[in-house]
Amino acid sequence: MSSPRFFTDAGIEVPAVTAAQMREVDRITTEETGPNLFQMMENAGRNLALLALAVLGEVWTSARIVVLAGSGGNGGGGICAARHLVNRGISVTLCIAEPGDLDEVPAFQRKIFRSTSGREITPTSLTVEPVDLVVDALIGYGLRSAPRSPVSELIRWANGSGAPILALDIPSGLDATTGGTPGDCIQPHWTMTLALPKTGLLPQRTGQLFLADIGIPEQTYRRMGLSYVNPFTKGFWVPLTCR
Ligand SMILES: NC(=O)C1=CN([C@@H]2O[C@H](COP(=O)(O)OP(=O)(O)OC[C@H]3O[C@@H](n4cnc5c(N)ncnc54)[C@H](O)[C@@H]3O)[C@@H](O)[C@H]2O)[C@H](O)CC1
Ligand SMILES: [K+]
Repeated sequence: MSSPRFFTDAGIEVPAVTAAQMREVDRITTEETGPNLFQMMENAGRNLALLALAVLGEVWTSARIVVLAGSGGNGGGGICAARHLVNRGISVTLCIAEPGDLDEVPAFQRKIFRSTSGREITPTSLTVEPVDLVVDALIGYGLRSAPRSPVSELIRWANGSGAPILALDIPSGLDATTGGTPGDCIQPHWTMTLALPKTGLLPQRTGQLFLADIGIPEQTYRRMGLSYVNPFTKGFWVPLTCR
């Protein structure tokens, strides 16, 4: 099957990349051009918080949001978004799947979150949590196989919660390169993918798809040999349609 192609409302085609290519983009930015991982994760989290507010609409002030976070870069973006939402007086409950395994940058995001009034709960006490919006920041393009416990249980909880799901970068459980689902997979209403769309973001898997800017300079994409035309206008994300 040919790879999906992604376009903005203005008709600009944004090149789709595999997980390996995205990892190379990450390497070039963090090792050569910048921004660093802290900066990109903060940009990802702020965009995610803003999009959560946008999809909630006028009920945002009374919304109860549950953020599900993994231990990697995806989780870090979710923890960052949780802080920005708490800083707007919203009821946010953060649930980190495996808090003891947090990588360095997500752990820093958690450190900052702990200085807010936001709540953090363990996966076991999630069952009775009232929720109006679930933010899925469990796994991004780093999926290695069928999601295992406790992440698999959190995916099932989210899908069964009755609340709409906003997925960060890749719906957790979806293979970012092939679009395959080796096991449990988040069923989002919306997906906000970061920097470039991935070849596995099939429309039947993503819900409404948005592309968020995390501050990567054009030079990085040129070094990848990608034909990149700036897709962003005055905002920091754009809707993408798949053809
Ligand atoms: N330039 C960018 O695109 C940026 C993207 N960001 C975000 O970072 C992730 C990629 O981060 P990484 O740490 O490489 O991987 P993930 O967070 O996607 O996943 C790793 C995480 O998931 C766990 N895991 C993997 N497979 C399984 C499984 N089968 N079952 C359970 N758990 C699994 C693994 O243990 C790790 O904990 C990208 O998607 C973006 O969201 C950066 O924030 C900024 C730059
Ligand atoms: K995710």
